[in-house]
Amino acid sequence: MILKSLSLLNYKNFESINFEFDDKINCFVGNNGVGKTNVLDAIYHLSFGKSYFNPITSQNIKHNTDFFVIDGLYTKEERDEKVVISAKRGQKKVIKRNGKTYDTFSQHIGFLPLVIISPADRDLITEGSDTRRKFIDGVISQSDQKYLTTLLKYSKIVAQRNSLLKYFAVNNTFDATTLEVYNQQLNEYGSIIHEKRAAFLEIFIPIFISRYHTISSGHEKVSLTYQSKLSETSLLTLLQQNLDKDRMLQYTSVGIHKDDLLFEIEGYPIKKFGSQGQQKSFLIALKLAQFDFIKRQSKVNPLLLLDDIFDKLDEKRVEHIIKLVDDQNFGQLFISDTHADRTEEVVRKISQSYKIIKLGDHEPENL
Ligand SMILES: Nc1ncnc2c1ncn2[C@@H]1O[C@H](COP(=O)(O)OP(=O)(O)OP(=O)(O)O)[C@@H](O)[C@H]1O
Repeated sequence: MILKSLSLLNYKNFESINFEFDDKINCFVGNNGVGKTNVLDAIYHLSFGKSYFNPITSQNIKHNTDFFVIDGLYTKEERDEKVVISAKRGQKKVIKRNGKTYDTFSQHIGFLPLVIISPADRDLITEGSDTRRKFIDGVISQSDQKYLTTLLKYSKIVAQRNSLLKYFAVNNTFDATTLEVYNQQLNEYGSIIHEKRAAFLEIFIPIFISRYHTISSGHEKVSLTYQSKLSETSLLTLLQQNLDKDRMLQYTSVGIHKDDLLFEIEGYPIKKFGSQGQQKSFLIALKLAQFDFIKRQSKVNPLLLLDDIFDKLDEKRVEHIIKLVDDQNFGQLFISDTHADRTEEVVRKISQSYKIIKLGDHEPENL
């Protein structure tokens, strides 16, 4: 799968800009704040229907304008595919594929597989468990539509059950029969999601460990563990056991919406005991494992976006990462960096075919 061209209208700092891409490697270079990350984000937007960096649609529209349009032309399995996303202030965002509007965004997820590696990934280590669940959900959803639809159904029932618990508390009442209907549904959907998460991690964890091993030259031991109460007890039992607590809290305190991933280095949490370079290596290994997993499942080479990844890594690690990307027989690569020379030196090692696109105050310049 190749992204051949991209046009942006009023997207973040760009008024109107067009790009033609190389089939292998494209590097966006330029000073801080020229919009390198914004171009990568526009490409991300075309795959996921939203920004990776700022999920509030109206804030992705250029200041003092009313709408944005992102227009991408792809070739996938030898067919041209045109994907257009547009958003107008105060209106629902629209995604069209070859002129036809999608009924729901979830139908589009997975059609244009993509992996992004960015400094913003550090949230996976520093933030709460919902960030790590979103990561797992994002990876599985790209190759499993049923997972995403089951997850949406599950989330809806959790919200309904929470409203019911609130209603019980406010009105000083209780209705075991209605609650039981929700419990049964949560149990059904929750078990499917738990099974799929566990199956995914069984494949994913060894790939991740091997990627980290390569990046760190095998000197450091890391682990990734799935933490879910459903691994020992069925959700139905857990819901019954926690009924009093849930009634008191007025929300559902157990279920797959509480699952987490434990990240460790040498047996200690990486958040507290990993250096900045080790944390960055950990995140890159996670994302490269994601790339590998999606490629295996979908049989398509995902687009790989590398946003400012050379920062804070020593030369050896950068070399190992580039070698990993090379060995994995990647598809199309998009890189952003402030240093044109450094980028060119690195990409020349991977491919003879590449394009350096210099962003600045004017039209992009091909170096
Ligand atoms: N909605 C918007 N309207 C106008 N400008 C915006 C909007 N959202 C973001 N920007 C601008 O985009 C610029 C940031 O672009 P981006 O993050 O892509 O820069 P960059 O080239 O990757 O920089 P760095 O090298 O510092 O990472 C900022 O100047 C910011 O003000």
